[in-house]
Amino acid sequence: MGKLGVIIVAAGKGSRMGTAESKQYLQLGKKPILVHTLQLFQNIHEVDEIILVVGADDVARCNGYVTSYALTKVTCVLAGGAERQDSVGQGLHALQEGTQWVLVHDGVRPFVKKEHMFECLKKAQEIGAAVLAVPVKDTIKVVDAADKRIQSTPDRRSLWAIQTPQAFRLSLLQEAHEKAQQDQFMGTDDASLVERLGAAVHVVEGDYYNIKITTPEDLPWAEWILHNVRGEERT
Ligand SMILES: Nc1ccn([C@@H]2O[C@H](COP(=O)(O)OP(=O)(O)OP(=O)(O)O)[C@@H](O)[C@H]2O)c(=O)n1
Ligand SMILES: C[C@](O)(CO)[C@H](O)COP(=O)(O)O
Repeated sequence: MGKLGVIIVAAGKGSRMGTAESKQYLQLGKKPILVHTLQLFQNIHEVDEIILVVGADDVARCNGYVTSYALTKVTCVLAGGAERQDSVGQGLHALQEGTQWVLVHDGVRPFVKKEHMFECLKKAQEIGAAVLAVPVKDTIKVVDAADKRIQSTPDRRSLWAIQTPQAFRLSLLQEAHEKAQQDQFMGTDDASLVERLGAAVHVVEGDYYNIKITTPEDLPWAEWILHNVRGEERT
């Protein structure tokens, strides 16, 4: 199958969370959010290495996590860039030779299920690229940013909320990042860069517990998921 690398991006500032400490370092149960995420991938046999991308000022702290939590698959902790896409780009350069498949995952999504991750990887191995996603539950409107007038109501049956992991043949994701850089295109996820190449990307249905911890109201919800779905003890 070729080697499987994982890039965990955690170099964001968490401005929407509004805490002094970046959200990936906030405590969830007994451990920082980022450690929960890293342990998920550490414990997957098929993962050959994990590249951890963090803020320049947090490299030492994260090397500390690698030691204290015995995260032996983390081969590299490096500084990310200004945007998420830049951070993924840094991670791509650090993957070891012989890596054929890559999973890109947000450091602040600590609840992805192993079986969903595997389904996503399997689909990528069939067609080149796949992402976890869930059907949207709300009615979504396209709204004019200036006057707030509704412009259209897309058919909900075709709308999916996109998550991570996003799984790719490494050469495809590298090509997509190179092209985006040439065109100065900035996307909010990696799939959008691959879509620009005209390559197929499929969604794989995951679950609604795979939240991205983004704003303050996500924190109690994350604690609830941890204790009621993932079954970890409260500190
Ligand atoms: N320059 C950046 C920006 C984001 N991320 C990471 O990408 C993931 C998803 O991003 P998001 O939730 O938007 O995180 P932040 O950018 O930290 O949040 P905000 O937009 O509220 O500032 C997070 O794990 C975040 O750390 C990153 O590695 N490098
Ligand atoms: C990649 C992502 O998690 C998919 O939902 C998301 O796009 C990341 O980012 P954002 O920074 O909150 O847009």
